[in-house]
This record gives sequence, C-alpha cells and structure tokens, in this order.
Amino acid sequence: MRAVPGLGMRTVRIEENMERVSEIDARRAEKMVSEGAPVFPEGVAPSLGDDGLPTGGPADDDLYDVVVIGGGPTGENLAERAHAGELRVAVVEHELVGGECSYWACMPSKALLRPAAALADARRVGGAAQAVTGALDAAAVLARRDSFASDWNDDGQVRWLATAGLHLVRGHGRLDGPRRVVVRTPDGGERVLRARHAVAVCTGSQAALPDLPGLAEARVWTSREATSAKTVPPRLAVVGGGVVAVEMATAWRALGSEVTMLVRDDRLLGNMEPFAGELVAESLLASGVDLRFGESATEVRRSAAHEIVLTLASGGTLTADEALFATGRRPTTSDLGLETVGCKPGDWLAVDDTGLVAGVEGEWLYAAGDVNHRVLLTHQGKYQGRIFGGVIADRAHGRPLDLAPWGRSVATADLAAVPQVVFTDPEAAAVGLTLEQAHRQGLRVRAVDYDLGGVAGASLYADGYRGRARAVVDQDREVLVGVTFVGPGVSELVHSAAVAVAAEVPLNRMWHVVPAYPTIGEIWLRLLETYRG
Ligand SMILES: Cc1cc2nc3c(=O)[nH]c(=O)nc-3n(C[C@H](O)[C@H](O)[C@H](O)COP(=O)(O)OP(=O)(O)OC[C@H]3O[C@@H](n4cnc5c(N)ncnc54)[C@H](O)[C@@H]3O)c2cc1C
Ligand SMILES: NC(=O)c1ccc[n+]([C@@H]2O[C@H](COP(=O)([O-])OP(=O)(O)OC[C@H]3O[C@@H](n4cnc5c(N)ncnc54)[C@H](O)[C@@H]3O)[C@@H](O)[C@H]2O)c1
Repeated sequence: MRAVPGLGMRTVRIEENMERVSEIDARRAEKMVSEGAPVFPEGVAPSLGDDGLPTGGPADDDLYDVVVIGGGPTGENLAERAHAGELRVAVVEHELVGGECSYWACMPSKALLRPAAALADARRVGGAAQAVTGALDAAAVLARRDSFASDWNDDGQVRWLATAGLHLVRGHGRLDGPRRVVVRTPDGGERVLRARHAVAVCTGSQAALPDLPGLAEARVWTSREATSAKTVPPRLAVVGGGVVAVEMATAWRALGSEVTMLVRDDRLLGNMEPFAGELVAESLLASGVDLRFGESATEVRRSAAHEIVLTLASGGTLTADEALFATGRRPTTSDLGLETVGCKPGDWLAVDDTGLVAGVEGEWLYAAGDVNHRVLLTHQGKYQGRIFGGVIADRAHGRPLDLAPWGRSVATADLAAVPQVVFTDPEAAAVGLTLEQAHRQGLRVRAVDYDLGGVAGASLYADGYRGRARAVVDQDREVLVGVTFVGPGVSELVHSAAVAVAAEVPLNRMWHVVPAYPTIGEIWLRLLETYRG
C-alpha cells in the first residue's frame, strides 16, 4: 500500500480498495487519483469514454450490461469483476457505498477490539506488563474507530467506483420484472435501469430482532449502535451468544461498561468447536462480564429515567443503560420487488453454485453475499462477487463455464473451506468443518487436539499462554477437513489452515511444510506428530 502525500486517510483507504481491482484498472485508478478524479453525486453516474474511463458527464442512457443492487463489499467486487469482463455496469446504492462491513460491522467492530487486544497482549508479557499501568483511553479508541469508519462518509469508496469504471446510481433499487430495476433517487425522482445480461442482488442483511413486548419502543441497540456508539454506556446488557454478542461484550467491557450477557443456550459460539466457546466464556468471566447461560429476555421497556429494563425468563429483571440484541440477521429483501420476478419478499435468495437465483427463468438474476445466506461473512461475499462477476461476463460473451468442483465458475469454497476469525480475547479462528459437522456429513474422521500453550512460539508470545488447537482429519483421504485454533494471536494462522483445507494438501506432504521456529505456527508440526503417533 502506498500513501499519496497530502491526501490523508481517505486516500489510504482508496489505495486499499485499489488492491481489489485488476492490474490495468489499478493503474488507471492511480492515474485518476493523482489527477484528482471527480466524485459523482446523487443519481448522476459517469458515462464511459472509449478507454473505459468515466467521462464525467451523465450516463448516455440507462441500458447497462449488468445492474448490481447494493454497493457493499460483495456488490463492489461483483461489479468490478463483471466490468473487468468488458461489461458496462451500474451499482445502485441507497445508503453508503461500502455497505455494512465498512461502517457498522467488520471495520468499526475490529477497530473497537484491536486496542483491547493490544493491551491484553502487552499485559501477558513480563517486562512489557510492568510498563502498562493504565486502562484503555476510551475517547481515543472511539476516535480511532471513527476514522476506520471514515466518519460514515463514503467519498473514498465512491471515488474508487468511479476510477474502477463503474457507474454509481444513488437511490433505492427495486426489481420491476425481468432485467429491469426501478431506482427511487434521493431527489424523489425515479430512474428505470435495464440490464442486457444480468441483475445481481447484493443487498446484504440486517439485524433480526425477536418479537418481544416493548422492544420496538425501547430503542435497543442492534449491531449498528454497538459499533457506532459515541459514548460508553455504564451498564450494557447483551442478548445472544453468537459472534456479534461475544465480540461486542469483549469490546465494551474493555472500554469500561459493566456487561451482562443473556445467552439462551448453554454455550457460546455454537457454530464452532465447543472449546472455542468455553475458552472465550472463561475469559469473559475473568474480565468481569456477568455471563448467564439458559437465560433470555421476555419483555423490554425504557423507563422514565432512560434505563432499559429487561424482564427475564427465569424471573426478575435486569436494568441497564443500553441493551444490545445480537440475535442473528435477516435478509434485506422485503422492499426489493421480488414479487415481480416470482420470488417472495423478505426471504433469503437461494442460489446455485454460479450465483443464479433458484426458480427464476432465463439465467439473468443473481444473488451474492449475505442475501443468499450461503455464508454471512465479508470475505466470502467478496469471493462470491469475484466468481459470480466472472460467470456473468462469461455467459454474456458466450464463453464456456468451468463447473467442476473448484472450477473457475463455481463458489466451491463456500461449502468446504470457509475461514472465520472471532476477534475476542482469546481469538478463535477456524476453517472448514467441526468434528460434529464432519460426523453429520458421514465422514470417517479423527480429531487431533493439542494444547497451544505447549508450543515454544506461543509461550514466548505470552507468559502462561492458554489456547488449544484441533485438526479434523478425513482418514479415508488423509487430508484436513477442518481446523480450529483458540488463543491469543491465532488469527493470522487461519490462512495457512484455509490453504491446507481448500487445496486438500495430503498429510504426507504437509510433513514437509516446515514451520519457522519459534512461532505459534509450530502448532502445525505438533498436530501432525500427534496424528502420526
Ligand atoms: C457487528 C458485525 C461485525 C462483523 N464482522 C465481520 C468480520 O470481522 N469479518 C467478516 O468477514 N464479516 C463480518 N461481519 C459480516 C459482514 O458485515 C457481512 O457478511 C458483509 O457486510 C456482507 O456484505 P454484503 O455486501 O453482502 O452486504 P452489506 O454489507 O450489507 O451491503 C449491502 C448494501 O446494499 C445496500 N442496499 C440494500 N438494499 C438496497 C436497495 N434496495 N437499493 C440500493 N441499495 C441497497 C445497503 O445499503 C448496503 O450498502 C460482521 C457483521 C456484523 C453485524
Ligand atoms: N468476526 C466475524 O467474522 C464476525 C463478527 C460479527 C458477525 N459476523 C457474522 O454476522 C452474522 C450475525 O452474527 P450474530 O451474532 O448476530 O448471529 P449468530 O447467528 O451468530 O448468533 C445469534 C445468537 O443469538 C441467539 N438468539 C437468536 N434469537 C434469540 C432470541 N430470540 N432470544 C435470545 N437469543 C437469541 C442465538 O442463540 C445465537 O446465540 C454471523 O453469521 C457472523 O458470521 C462475523
């Protein structure tokens, strides 16, 4: 990444975005940034000149090759890949280009969590620990978070779209029959976009709230408020035991809130190996979080004193200043005109492995990212965007697809090798199947477990390092189908695990993949030795 002097944070973000575009577009984009490319406002999209760059004037017409509804990470990547396939692409966005991830999810949440992790890491190292005597500076953490959310201003991403040769149409997009999208523009007008080849729905998801008495009026927090709040609530109730709940409980506890978690199940992080939830629970309890399993709220109200009062299923009440409901997601499809193409508003859009929406004739309607419910993660949405954008271009040009598993035209990794990192303390990082999921798929597997604290690199990383690793080995093929690491600093190990699982690296070849000494990565050797006995 190269910072352009004088243009500050936003330019750095543009440079990051450039990494996503093809080499040729990156060169064009760089030239345009250095020349001060124009930003195209409200409903005015640039038209392309002969060189494929926006000319700066209004679009010649509203006929495109591809119309992408939703300019989040998925829509951006799909649009860029379709454009790299020489298609004319419009991106319709009704809020901020960059989507949930940039402003109310990945970026601000990780910006809240990183200072807490850095401090915790320092406190676990003798010599450094003595130098760390204070608590987090909450105001500074929140200010750094604000900058990572670009102060909820999307100029940088809008500029990237333009430099990548994509047309931005500001407004709310709705399908209006096959290959037509009607956009309600911010000025109250309407534009009808027509797509020669494809419409891609990349509208993401939003917080799903339970149907509880009083909840609608109580102004509870969803993930949006939890990632963008400007002050630290003295008392925070968190409902849920999934990823948003544990990450936000970790962040706000570290910032000084008294946190109470209401978890209706008997464990945290139910989609991961059980030891991940156990180690995270242990650490939350040690940090002072009041963690209550088998508990939920049955009613919510905001008192005259602006306190939130939750009625508990077990009896009694819990009073807090804010209450975060981290109870899952629902698709952003209720006001999308799905009924005009034979789909049901409010439903997730099931797709095949090339991204085509099930049950819609004519190979023109695609759905990618959260909205298709395959995997609710940014990197997986971007991956689908890359694959499906390429498929759209190939189909448009009449080129053959490569549909074999792991072929160019299918999103196979969604089914076999999804990496995820939960940025709690300790971190939990995993890819592929858990032992239980592998058993459910009928695989003949063996779990190989190892105490991460026994790895030399880990003991150097933190005094009294606590962590655990599990590899799930498919014994018939002698390859890994799942790997989980839990411990401080394990997030950066997950890509090595993803390579091993996605590439189905034979274990006898992994024996020759030598980890550097003394790193936490030596866990790979310990797992193999344990498997071989
Ligand atoms: C608190 C939190 C933390 C997270 N942290 C991580 C993380 O660390 N790593 C990770 O991989 N994932 C994380 N996720 C998940 C990640 O945010 C999502 O998987 C990702 O944002 C999905 O991208 P998307 O492009 O599919 O949808 P979105 O990011 O939701 O983007 C959809 C876009 O479509 C627009 N839109 C919707 N409807 C219309 C319409 N009708 N017309 C025009 N525009 C429309 C929206 O305004 C939005 O910009 C987190 C989620 C949450 C809630
Ligand atoms: N670091 C990351 O990669 C990251 C971070 C945050 C979110 N995400 C993604 O965002 C998605 C959404 O996360 P999430 O935590 O909101 O959802 P989730 O599905 O992971 O967890 C939802 C939790 O809420 C509980 N719940 C659901 N309904 C409830 C109710 N009525 N009452 C009480 N509890 C209830 C569930 O039992 C579960 O514990 C996840 O799929 C995740 O992949 C990823």
